[in-house]
Amino acid sequence: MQNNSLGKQIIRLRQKQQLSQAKLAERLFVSRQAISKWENGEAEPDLDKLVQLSQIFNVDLDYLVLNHPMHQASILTLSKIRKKYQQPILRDVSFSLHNHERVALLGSNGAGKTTLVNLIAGRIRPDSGTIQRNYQPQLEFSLMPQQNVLIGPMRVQEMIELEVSISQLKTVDVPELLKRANLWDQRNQVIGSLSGGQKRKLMFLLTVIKPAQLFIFDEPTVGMDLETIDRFWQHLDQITGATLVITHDFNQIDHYFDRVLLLREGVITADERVATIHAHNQNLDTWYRQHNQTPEVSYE
Ligand SMILES: Nc1ncnc2c1ncn2[C@@H]1O[C@H](COP(=O)(O)OP(=O)(O)OP(=O)(O)O)[C@@H](O)[C@H]1O
Repeated sequence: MQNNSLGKQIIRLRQKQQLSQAKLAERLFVSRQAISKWENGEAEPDLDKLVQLSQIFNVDLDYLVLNHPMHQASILTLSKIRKKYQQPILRDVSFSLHNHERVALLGSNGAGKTTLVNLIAGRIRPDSGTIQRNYQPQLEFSLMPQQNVLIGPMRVQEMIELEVSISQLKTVDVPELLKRANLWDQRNQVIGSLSGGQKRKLMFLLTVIKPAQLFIFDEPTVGMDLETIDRFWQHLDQITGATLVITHDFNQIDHYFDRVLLLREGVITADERVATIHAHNQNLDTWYRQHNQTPEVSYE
């Protein structure tokens, strides 16, 4: 199952294009059962079908088969970032994010993940180093911070309508949005009286309400119940922008991310593709425990 990275890739790309198994089968002149077997890892497509799949999904063959990054432009590049408070937090952080990439940023409590996010968001400045943003920070960047940014005395629906009007989103159906987010019953409730999980749901909704090139989520699922967590990951799966997520939700992250970064002692000590981790019969939980405890583990 963990090795079935091609199957998972087919599922993800098929769902991204909103193609059913039957529709994809029709386009490839194969049976729906064949698609199902490829996706479950019980069989593999022939080379000509792989080529056709890469054409249908509009991705490089390398990306389809090996989950290798496409030759994408980087959307964000951090070079030699340093940040110190009473003591050094980030000592030398460098990495790039690419278009449409889904990256998990992992690290222990206090490792500096939120500090890094605040630097990317422009809320604080690095002591040295550069951040190159290849998107318009005001228009094409969306952050779900660890601490909710909500207006307590406002009602839920009013807050969403405010965001819709600030972002000039003309085609948003607010009632429909509230229903989908499971916040319809709370629409007239004052935000200050919502539960922690409901506030997090609202915060998530406000973060994804407008399209962006880069989304960052800082511990998005904290306080959510299991059903809401499932919905959260499903919803996130439909986002097309690049996403960087700080999370400790190890039950879900194997299915969602392309790449994982580990922040430890002020530097990125591991930067790995999830498919490579799975190819070594590991899941992200075991990979993280291993790499966050013993510094000398590598696949070389
Ligand atoms: N404004 C600040 N002033 C002083 N110290 C700070 C400030 N912001 C963060 N720190 C310190 O920097 C370190 C990293 O904090 P940060 O919130 O970035 O960690 P984190 O990896 O996000 O942790 P967690 O997983 O617990 O959220 C901590 O020791 C924290 O106390």
